[in-house]
Amino acid sequence: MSDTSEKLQEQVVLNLDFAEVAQSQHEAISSQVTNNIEPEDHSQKSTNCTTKQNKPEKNSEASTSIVALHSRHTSGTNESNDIDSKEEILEQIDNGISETLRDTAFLTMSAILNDTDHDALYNFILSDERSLKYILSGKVLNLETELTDCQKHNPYDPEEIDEIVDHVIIFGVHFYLVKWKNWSKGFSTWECFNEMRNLQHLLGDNVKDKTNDSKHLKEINGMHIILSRRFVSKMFNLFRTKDGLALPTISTEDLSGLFDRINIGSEMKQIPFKLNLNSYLGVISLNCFRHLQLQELKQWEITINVLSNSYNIKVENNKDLEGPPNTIVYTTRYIHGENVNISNDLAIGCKCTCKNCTKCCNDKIDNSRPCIFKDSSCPVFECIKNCKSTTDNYIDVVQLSTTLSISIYKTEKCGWGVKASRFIRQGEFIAIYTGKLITVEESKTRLKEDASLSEYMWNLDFDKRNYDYIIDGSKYANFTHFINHSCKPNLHFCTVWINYLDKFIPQLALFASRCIFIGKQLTVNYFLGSNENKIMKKTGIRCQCNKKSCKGYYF
Ligand SMILES: C[S@@+](CC[C@H](N)C(=O)[O-])C[C@H]1O[C@@H](n2cnc3c(N)ncnc32)[C@H](O)[C@@H]1O
Repeated sequence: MSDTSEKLQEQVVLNLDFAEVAQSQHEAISSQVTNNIEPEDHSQKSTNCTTKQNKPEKNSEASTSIVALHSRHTSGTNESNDIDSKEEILEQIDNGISETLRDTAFLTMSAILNDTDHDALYNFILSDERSLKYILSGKVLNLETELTDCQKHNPYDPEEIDEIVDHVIIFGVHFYLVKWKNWSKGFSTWECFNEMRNLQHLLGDNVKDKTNDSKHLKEINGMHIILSRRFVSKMFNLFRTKDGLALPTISTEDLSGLFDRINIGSEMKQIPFKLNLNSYLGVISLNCFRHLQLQELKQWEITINVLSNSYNIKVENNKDLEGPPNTIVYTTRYIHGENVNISNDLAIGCKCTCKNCTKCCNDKIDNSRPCIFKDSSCPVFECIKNCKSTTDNYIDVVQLSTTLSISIYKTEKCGWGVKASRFIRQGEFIAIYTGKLITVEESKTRLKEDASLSEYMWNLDFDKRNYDYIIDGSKYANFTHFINHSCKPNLHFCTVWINYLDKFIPQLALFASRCIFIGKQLTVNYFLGSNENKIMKKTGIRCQCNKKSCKGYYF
């Protein structure tokens, strides 16, 4: 997202924001689309104005990630002839677009399309002169959107803004990715400059300079598609099935038929056809984006499965168009940070070969507690390579490879989460929480820079008091990175010593604290301290675990 100008090169806008078209119209259109029936007149239903997708809503729809779709305009033959008129049209659009865009939250796709990736209909839009003209003429844009009083008087409180993380210009309109105080990065939202006008000191001088810089407009010459978050969300809700999504399909004949009709008859008569055309274009684009999204999700799924040995991990997003959460470096073991020196010596190992021994390796560490891995309060000592144990008394719950099937999926309100894809027994080992092994000092430095990292940091406190090291799972991590918080969790952590016999470096293993049925989300308690509700209410993050016993906030 950093090099905006490059991204906007060779792009024009196809604004498919028809959020103002009522849901009933989608339903009607969808059924017409799938059944190939002539569309009805829906003009009466299209008068609602675009609702402001305001600053969070932090708890719903997760993050409003804006990611740019780059696609090369492939019409070829008439591109050079069109340049002047396109620029004219773009100018016209730009005159009105800042008014329009400021009330719409946008979600655009992250993908660099090469020609072969387009589906036939998408290619049709790109190559068909009529569709292109229609799109370019900006008729899809609702330039007359009236702001409600509430929308007019809704300046952002600078105090709530933690950081402006990124900045893009779409048709001369500035969008800022805002990280909100006390909200993790996952809830950062894109906001329009108009809304942020009073906060120029936060936006920085270079951003102010760009605001009046009309040369950015000239860089737009291609196809840039923007789907409103609201539209995507509506479509996903409408067409979600038990196994995923079944978006409707549209044929080139449907589209041609509509193009044939949009300029026939009085202005009034043309309206319903234009509205339906908007919907069709939206659906076609959505199908194309969905196709790309599924490819990306699959690709990441394959990568992490290769790295995860015996785990069977699915990656699903049936909530929105976000691609895989591949910002982490997937690792199934600890990565050692700077100043963490670990001896690889495995000098000791238990000599005991008796059956049902409960001590074994326990004896070798200055600790006589028995090994009860179902109880979170007790540490587990597993046998190591040097142990003489036989298969009868070898303790290797965590080392034994598990055949767990889980899914990393987009949840309703908490971003990505993890759910069970098979029944999980109480006490079953789930996974090691992996990440970078850092010193306590290092963690303090990191937290000073970014307090939200605390959600990914776990102390290696084998007795809840003493610890020298922290596991930071924010960058290097396995699927446990995506496990969300619940006030009534179904997983608990357990410290397990395997090959590192340094008592300060146990493995943090997650076990099921009760039976977990297929489809249920796996959760832990991020905040183990109990009587700090008052502090949490002031500084904490609103909890969305939906449990009766929910404390309302965590951290
Ligand atoms: C360790 S991450 C978990 C993975 C995360 N959901 C994601 O999409 O990457 C913690 C973040 O998940 C979200 N989260 C986890 N549990 C939550 C809860 N109970 N209520 C609200 N948000 C939650 C918050 O955004 C939090 O900052």
